Amino acid sequence: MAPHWSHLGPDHWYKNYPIAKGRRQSPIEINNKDVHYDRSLLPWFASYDPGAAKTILNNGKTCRVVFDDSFDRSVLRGGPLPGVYRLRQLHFHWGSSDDHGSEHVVNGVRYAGELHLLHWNPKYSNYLDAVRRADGIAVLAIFLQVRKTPKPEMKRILEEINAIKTKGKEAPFTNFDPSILFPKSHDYWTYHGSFTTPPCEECITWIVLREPIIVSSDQMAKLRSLSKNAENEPVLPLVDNWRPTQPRYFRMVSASFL
Ligand SMILES: COc1ccc(C[C@H]2SC(=S)NC2=O)c(OC)c1
Ligand SMILES: [Zn+2]
Repeated sequence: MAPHWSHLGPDHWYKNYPIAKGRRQSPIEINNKDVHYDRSLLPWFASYDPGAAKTILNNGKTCRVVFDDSFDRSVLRGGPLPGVYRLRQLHFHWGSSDDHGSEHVVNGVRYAGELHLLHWNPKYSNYLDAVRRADGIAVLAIFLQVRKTPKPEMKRILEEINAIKTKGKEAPFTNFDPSILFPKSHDYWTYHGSFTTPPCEECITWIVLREPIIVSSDQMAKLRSLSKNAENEPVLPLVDNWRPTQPRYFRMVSASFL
């Protein structure tokens, strides 16, 4: 059963999730004029165990890879984070064409897509407790930029798409270290925000990488070949699963680079 909010657009979410109109919502526009360079920001580090990868699934909203997060097996640390955060899952946001699809927008630039690697703070007893805490979740966000050259490291994920075409489909997905997807530069912006879908909890320390990863138009088309409907239901293409940018209000966006 699709989440009951899924048929209503983002402007309606606040009716069931008042926090959707909160002061710390995501995504936001990142504009140089509002960004503050913070030279005290540390570099971030991901130490992921390829053996932690478990399955890939289509939940009708995105393509998600889930990882074993029963101990500090694959972790993100450093940057703005107070300690290690456990990798729980990664997923994507994309558009109906290459000229849009990312959630964050940088100096007016929309990218074709955005990869989210979602981690939770193990100082809390479990993930669901962490989503209720301001420092509970850390998301590493990486833009997908379309150029002529495909990103070979995306092949593994895109090869599985045929096995998870419709909502609810899941396939084993093992021996995968997501850090092979990272761009060269670790430069990032960071700010406090929220989940970009209901329940829109304001529990996320965002780490948004400045350097996009380059994918091909065919690779984006592969993501767009996913369906949001279940098998033997009318075909509904899974596209435009991004939330529009939200007001920044009085939040500081810090940059790790000048
Ligand atoms: C409370 O549980 C949730 C709620 C929403 C999402 C998905 C959202 S959050 C994000 S960032 N991007 C997305 O698409 C979850 O993803 C793990 C988990
Ligand atoms: Zn996301």
